[in-house]
Amino acid sequence: MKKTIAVLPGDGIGPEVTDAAVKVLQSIAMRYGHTFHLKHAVIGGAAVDQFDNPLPQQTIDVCDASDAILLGAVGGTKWDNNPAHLRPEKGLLNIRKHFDLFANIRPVKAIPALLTSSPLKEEVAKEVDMVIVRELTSGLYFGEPKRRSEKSAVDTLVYTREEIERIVNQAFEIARTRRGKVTSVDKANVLETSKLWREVVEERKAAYPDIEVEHMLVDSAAMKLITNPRTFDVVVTENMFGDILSDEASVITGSLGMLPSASIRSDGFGLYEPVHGSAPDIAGQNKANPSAAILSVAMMFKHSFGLHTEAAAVEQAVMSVLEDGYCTGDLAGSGKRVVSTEQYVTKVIEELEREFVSEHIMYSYV
Ligand SMILES: NC(=O)c1ccc[n+]([C@@H]2O[C@H](COP(=O)([O-])OP(=O)(O)OC[C@H]3O[C@@H](n4cnc5c(N)ncnc54)[C@H](O)[C@@H]3O)[C@@H](O)[C@H]2O)c1
Ligand SMILES: CC(C)[C@H](C(=O)O)[C@@H](O)C(=O)O
Ligand SMILES: [Mg+2]
Repeated sequence: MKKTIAVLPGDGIGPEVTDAAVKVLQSIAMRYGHTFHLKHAVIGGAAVDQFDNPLPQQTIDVCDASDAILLGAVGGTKWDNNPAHLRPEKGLLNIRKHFDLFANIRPVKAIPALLTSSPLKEEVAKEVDMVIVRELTSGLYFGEPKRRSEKSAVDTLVYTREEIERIVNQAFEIARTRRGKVTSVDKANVLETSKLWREVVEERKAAYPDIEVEHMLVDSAAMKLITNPRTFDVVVTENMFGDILSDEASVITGSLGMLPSASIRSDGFGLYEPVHGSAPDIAGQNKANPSAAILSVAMMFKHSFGLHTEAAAVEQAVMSVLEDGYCTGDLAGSGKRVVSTEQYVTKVIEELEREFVSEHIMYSYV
C-alpha cells in the first residue's frame, strides 16, 4: 500500500512522541512492504514562530495532499500571553474545523500490565473498555459571539440539530461494533443545548433498536467514570465535556500518556494524535511516554487505511513492552523498569521486528 501522511510534530513533547510514532511507521512499512511517504509541516507555537500563524497555508496544503495526518501536540508557556489568533491551540482548533473532523474517538482501555500504576483500585480499573466519542468542531470552542472586554467575557455554546445528529449516529455505529451500549452525557437539567442533544439522541435511537441508550448528567458521569468505569461502553458527548472527561478517564489506564485519538470526517479522512498536550514540564528531557502517539498510528492504520493486522501488531508490541515491565517515568512504580522515550521506542521496534501477529489478536483498540 502507498500512502502519504502529513506529520505535524508541534511543540513541547510533540516532536519527541511524533519521532517515536514515525519510527513505528517506518518499521511497519519495512515489515509489511508498504510505502509511507511522510511530509513534515509546522503547526502551533512552532508555526507562530516561523510564519506568525498557528496553522499556515503551507501546512493546510501538505495535509490536503495527504491521506492522513499525524499530529504531536501544541502549546507552551512561551505563547501563553499571545492574542487568541496567535495561540498554538488556535492552530489545532483551526485544523479540526478546516477539515471538518467532527468525530473525536478516544478509546480508554485498562491495560493489564499497568493496573498497579493507576491510582484507582485494581478491582475498579480492571477490564475497563470504553470509547469516548467527543464532538470536535462545534460547541463552546467555536460558538459566536466570542469576545472579551475589560469588564466581561463571552463564549457561546451553540449546537445545531445536524451537528448533534452526525456525532450521535457515529456513536451508535461504533456501539454496534462493540457491546451495544451508548451513554449520552449532557447537562440537560440546565443547558438548552443539552436539552436539544437529549432530544436528538432519543430520535436517533429509533434507528438503532439494538443499542441500549442511557442519558447521564456530566457531573454524575465524572463521578461514575472513576467509581464504576466498567459501566461505560460508548460515551457520546459535546466538545468541552468530552475534553474534560477524557483526561479524567486516562487515570484508569495509569497515565495520560497512554491515550490515543482519532479525529475523523464523514469520508474517513482523519487526524491522529495523542489526547495529551505538549507537557512543557518534561519537554526536551527524553522522558515523555510515546505510547499515545504510537497507538494513534494504530488507529490511523485501522480507521484511514484498513490495515487491521498492522494495527494489531503495533498495539501488541506496546503491550508486550509494558508486560516486560518497561515504562517511561509517568508510569514508574514497584516492579517497573523506567526507561527514556528513545529506549522505550527501541523496545517497541524490537517487538515489532520479532513478532508475527496471528489471527489471534490479543489486544485491540477501536
Ligand atoms: N492536543 C494538544 O495539542 C493539547 C492537548 C492538551 C493540552 N495542550 C496544551 O499543552 C500545554 C500543556 O498543557 P497541560 O500541562 O495542561 O496538559 P498536558 O497534557 O500537556 O500535561 C498534563 C500532565 O501530564 C503529563 N503528561 C502529558 N503527556 C505525557 C506523556 N506523553 N508522557 C508523560 N507525561 C505526560 C505532563 O507532564 C503534565 O504533568 C498547554 O499549552 C495546552 O494548551 C495541547
Ligand atoms: C489544546 C486544546 C485546544 C485541546 C482541546 O481542548 O480540544 C486539547 O485539550 C485536546 O484534548 O485535544
Ligand atoms: Mg484535552
